[in-house]
Amino acid sequence: MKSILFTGGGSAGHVTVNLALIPKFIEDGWKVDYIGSVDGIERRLIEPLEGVTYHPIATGKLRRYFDWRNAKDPFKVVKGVMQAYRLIRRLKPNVVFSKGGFVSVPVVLGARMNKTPILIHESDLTPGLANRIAMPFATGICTTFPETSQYIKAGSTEVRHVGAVIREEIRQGDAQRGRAFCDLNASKPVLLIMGGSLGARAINSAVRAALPELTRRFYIVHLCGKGGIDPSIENSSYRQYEYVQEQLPDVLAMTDIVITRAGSNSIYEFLSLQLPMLLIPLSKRQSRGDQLLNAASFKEAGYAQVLEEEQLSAETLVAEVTKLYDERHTYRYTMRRHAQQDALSSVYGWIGGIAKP
Ligand SMILES: CC(=O)N[C@H]1[C@@H](OP(=O)(O)OP(=O)(O)OC[C@H]2O[C@@H](n3ccc(=O)[nH]c3=O)[C@H](O)[C@@H]2O)O[C@H](CO)[C@@H](O)[C@@H]1O
Repeated sequence: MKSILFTGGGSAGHVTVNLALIPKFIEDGWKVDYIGSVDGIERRLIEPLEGVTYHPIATGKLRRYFDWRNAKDPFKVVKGVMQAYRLIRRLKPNVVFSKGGFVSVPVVLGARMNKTPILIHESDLTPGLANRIAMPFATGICTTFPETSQYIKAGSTEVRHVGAVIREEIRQGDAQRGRAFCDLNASKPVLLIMGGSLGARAINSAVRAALPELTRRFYIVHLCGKGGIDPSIENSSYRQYEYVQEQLPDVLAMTDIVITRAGSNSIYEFLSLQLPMLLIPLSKRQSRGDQLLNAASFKEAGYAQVLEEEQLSAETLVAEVTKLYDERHTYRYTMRRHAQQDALSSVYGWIGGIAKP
């Protein structure tokens, strides 16, 4: 029996592609293991899956800012590498698939020490820190955006632009089920707000300040992230959830337009469903600036409007949403012409191709 080891975590964005691939490997009779962190979102999303064994290891976060924990973390990373090395030596996977996030670095190093072939996947336009560290040890690198290869240092590792790997169920939603889940009837268009898997405080407060205006025209479904719910709001056209998992495809099926961060997986999911989007990317102050580039690429292609967080207020939000809704047909037309690559099959095939016999 062939066996594959997945890794990746820290945010849902680093797990989504794995969630899309895992069922295919299980279906084809592979043994599937996953190395993630002790308390990251990946544990919550992966551990309950049937057919996957989850192995938690120690992780040190690679922070770009000063924090006393930075002094302790190198020791955790070394511990994580030793744990990953031993696990891989015992599990003997034929191949490792790494989605990035800080938990993936020790796994890639441990796999390299065990001479296990490694395929890396990058969702964002520019590679994240964990993937940049891991790339020299990989057999191949899959990219989502066509522009990404120019940000990867030439070396012996093969880079392929495979496109966005999208979970099959994303396109299998049902609008009626979505409306029943949210308890909304069909009398107004639906505006979905998704502040990234970790929520977005700035977006949440701007939306709430604009609520009276926005709900005059729309039903609002607000995915506000952990701890983001405001129980004091009473508005019959407003529904709030921290995070929606199995019902997300149904919610997407009833959605007309979206306000979102510019996380790569989310925006490609919306593109695949031709949902016009207003992107409010994380700024350079809050991140390495990858979402600004993701957003600029989508704006350039005509798939999205962009509102920078510095300009975000209740007034600008209402103005941008109104414009987006009025121009929705143009956006949909442009998005329909986006050629969808079958990234899921390409990645699946490539993994099979590099797996040790
Ligand atoms: C703060 C941060 O570090 N953000 C990064 C993180 O974002 P984040 O984790 O938000 O990642 P993405 O937007 O790429 O993906 C979020 C995933 O979670 C799913 N989802 C979200 C909300 C919900 O209620 N239910 C649900 O299922 C979405 O459908 C999507 O598949 O990874 C992305 C991909 O590397 C990066 O582009 C982002 O910059």
